[in-house]
Amino acid sequence: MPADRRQSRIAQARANVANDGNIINNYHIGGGRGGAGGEGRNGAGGDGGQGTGASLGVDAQARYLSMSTHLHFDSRAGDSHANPVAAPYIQQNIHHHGDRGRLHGIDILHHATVLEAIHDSTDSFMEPKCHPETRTQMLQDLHKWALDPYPKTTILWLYGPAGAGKSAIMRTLATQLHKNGRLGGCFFFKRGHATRGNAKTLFTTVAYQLALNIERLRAPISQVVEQNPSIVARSMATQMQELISKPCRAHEHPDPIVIFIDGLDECDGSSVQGEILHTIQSLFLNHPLFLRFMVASRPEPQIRQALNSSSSHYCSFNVEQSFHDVRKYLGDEFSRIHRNHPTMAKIPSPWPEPSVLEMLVRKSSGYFIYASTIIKFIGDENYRPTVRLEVVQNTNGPGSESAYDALDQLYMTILSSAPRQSELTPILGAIVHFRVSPEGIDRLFRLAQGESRLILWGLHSVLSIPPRDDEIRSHHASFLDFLNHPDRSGNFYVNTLICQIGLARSLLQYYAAPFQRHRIPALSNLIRFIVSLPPSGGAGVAELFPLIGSINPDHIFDPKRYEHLEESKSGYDDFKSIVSWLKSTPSAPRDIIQLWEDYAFMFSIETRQWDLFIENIISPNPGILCILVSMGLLRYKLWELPTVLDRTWTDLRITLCSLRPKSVGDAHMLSVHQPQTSSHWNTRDLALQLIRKMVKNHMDTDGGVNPAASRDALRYNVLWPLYNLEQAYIISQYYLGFDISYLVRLSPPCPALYRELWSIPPSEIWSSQPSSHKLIQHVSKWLESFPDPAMDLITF
Ligand SMILES: Nc1ncnc2c1ncn2[C@@H]1O[C@H](COP(=O)(O)OP(=O)(O)OP(=O)(O)O)[C@@H](O)[C@H]1O
Repeated sequence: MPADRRQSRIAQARANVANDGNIINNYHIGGGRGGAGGEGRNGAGGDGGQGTGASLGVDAQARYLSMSTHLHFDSRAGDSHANPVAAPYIQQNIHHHGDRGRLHGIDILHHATVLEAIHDSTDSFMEPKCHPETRTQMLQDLHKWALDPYPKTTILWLYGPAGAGKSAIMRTLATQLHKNGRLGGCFFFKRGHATRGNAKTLFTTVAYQLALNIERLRAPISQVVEQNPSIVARSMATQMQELISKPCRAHEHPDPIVIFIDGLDECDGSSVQGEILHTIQSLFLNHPLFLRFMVASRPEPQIRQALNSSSSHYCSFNVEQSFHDVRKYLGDEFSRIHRNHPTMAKIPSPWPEPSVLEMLVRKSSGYFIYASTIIKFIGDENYRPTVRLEVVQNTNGPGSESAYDALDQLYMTILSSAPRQSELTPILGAIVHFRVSPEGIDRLFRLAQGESRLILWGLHSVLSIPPRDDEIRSHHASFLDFLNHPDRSGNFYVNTLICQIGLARSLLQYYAAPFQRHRIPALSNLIRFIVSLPPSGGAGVAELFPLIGSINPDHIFDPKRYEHLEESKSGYDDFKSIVSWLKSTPSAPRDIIQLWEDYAFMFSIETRQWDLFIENIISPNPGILCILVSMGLLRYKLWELPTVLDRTWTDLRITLCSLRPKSVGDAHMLSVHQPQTSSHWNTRDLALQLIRKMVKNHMDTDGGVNPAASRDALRYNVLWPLYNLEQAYIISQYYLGFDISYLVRLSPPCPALYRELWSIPPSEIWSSQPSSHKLIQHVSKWLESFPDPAMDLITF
């Protein structure tokens, strides 16, 4: 049953992140080993993650190791088949040297080695490797770096999102370099694994492999351990120094030798991860050495920080998406299934059809985890591949959740290990439904600045979280599918009605507040989101009505929303859709519906129906004419009118909507007649109003010294944030100058207006050249229209 499945998956994910050292991470295809204790290869094996000596004091451990060395020596041959790396060397020494004493060091080291962490350990056939002809360029580039005798940096960080294919690349490359004799050693971490999930034996495992792989290092490394067996339980820094640095410096190798550390983020403890990096970096400080370290991890911020905090340089390599490689992999794997599966004999080629293959490639987002998950599902011998392919194609259909078991386990484990889960789901909802930046999320949920980055700290492997105020994206489309599917994402499902209402409420509260130009979901997207809520959503939906009624019209008529024609069309659709959604919602209050119908009408004036309007007004009152002149003649945007005309939105709405036809967009319903002759007088009145405004701005700001006192300046500053307040003030006065000049020119001769013009301070006239030029030009022309023009004055 889906509910059961969900619960068990959640429980499993929880168990995976439980901090008890016994956790399992089995999303890797083929399942993981690990689990409680018993897998441990080293001396203290089976103790649930306590590698050699972790629980013993150093001296006690040294004694223990020394004892176990003797005990184990005689059983070496029996043990060697489980240790393919060590066996040849040990047997060779037994037969040819017959000198048991010389084996002590390496034998002790062997006990402090996690053989499972090596690239070709016995169970590594289950671990990911690159499919033939995939990642070819990347492998070539990495190969080149690894073997470059004079690389710019000796540490390479290979990073990429969860399931990108880092481990596959590391294992494939390690195998190649091993063949060339250039592999120093490897450690493949595995989250939650008893011995591979921590760093207790990291450097002893590496030193052990160095001793086996590089002949000239065998004796020196062995001697170090022999002389000081407690070294296997010493700090990372000491082990690095004694087991790796000193022997390597004393016995230089002519060719570069590479050490691979994969899945650093899977090593228990972020401070330990940092310590590993610092230990590696310290190896190279001021000393060139033939060793190279290739470290792979998810792009976790703490790892990036640790790398950047040292003066030692590193280069980084991003495991990017590759649609081409995924296509190749899927194509080959489908052919294999088609060829080998007993039920496929009669299915014509190509199977699946190219369009289906392409769809799957697209859904993979160019990463392998999705591709390998569905191949495992479709290729299952117990089912018909054709049926299973249909299940995969129909993402929301029955049984589809089981298609993504491995993928879902991966996502569950990542989400379940995030520290502040109750705060996570609403944020994930915002990411799924809107294009939001971390800063937008802070504003939206009223979090302290930077808080959402902290909440999302553990999700860098599934989300691309940009360093600046930019949009958060999912690395895989499949992660968004997962969050949108209740049976897959369980508690993290983002589309419960409660989550949706909560998200809508936060957004509406943001839009009810004073206008700010910030990167947060666009109002159109919010409207689309709201109208997608079920009208029968009961009390939850009803709770939104007052908020829908209090959206600040500054946002609604923000000109950025409809800069382009298509936007204005879709803006108009927004109004229509919200009005019809409100009407279809049984409990929607009448006045909210009316309000949005009014907004729709105002928007139609703003964007489409202006010309029709001015010709047809029968008996406009001065209020209406003032608005119409401002919008039509002076080209003010509706958005600017509250400031320009000193009117409230409610006032503007009531005035404008007194002309509203019975149904929006129906021109024939307008109350119409020819324009009145008094419009000249209105241009004069408006000119007077604007002159006073200009003068008032001047006085309020102490002659421009204090631009923050000008409402116009503040507004322009919001509209064009590139300008500072002082510039915004100058611009606002500049535009006023332009408008006044046109209005004066259109006005009949009028002594009052003439006198008012003299009240404009000369500094305002001269501060903006082009508009002052226009003003002077138009005023002198206007003076000529006086019945008895004073030529002296005009000349002046
Ligand atoms: N080049 C490839 N060819 C075929 N399969 C691949 C390739 N790369 C990755 N895969 C498959 O994709 C899955 C994820 O790969 P892998 O474990 O290497 O990713 P990762 O980046 O190391 O993931 P994580 O960050 O979770 O450790 C595995 O099942 C692996 O077999």
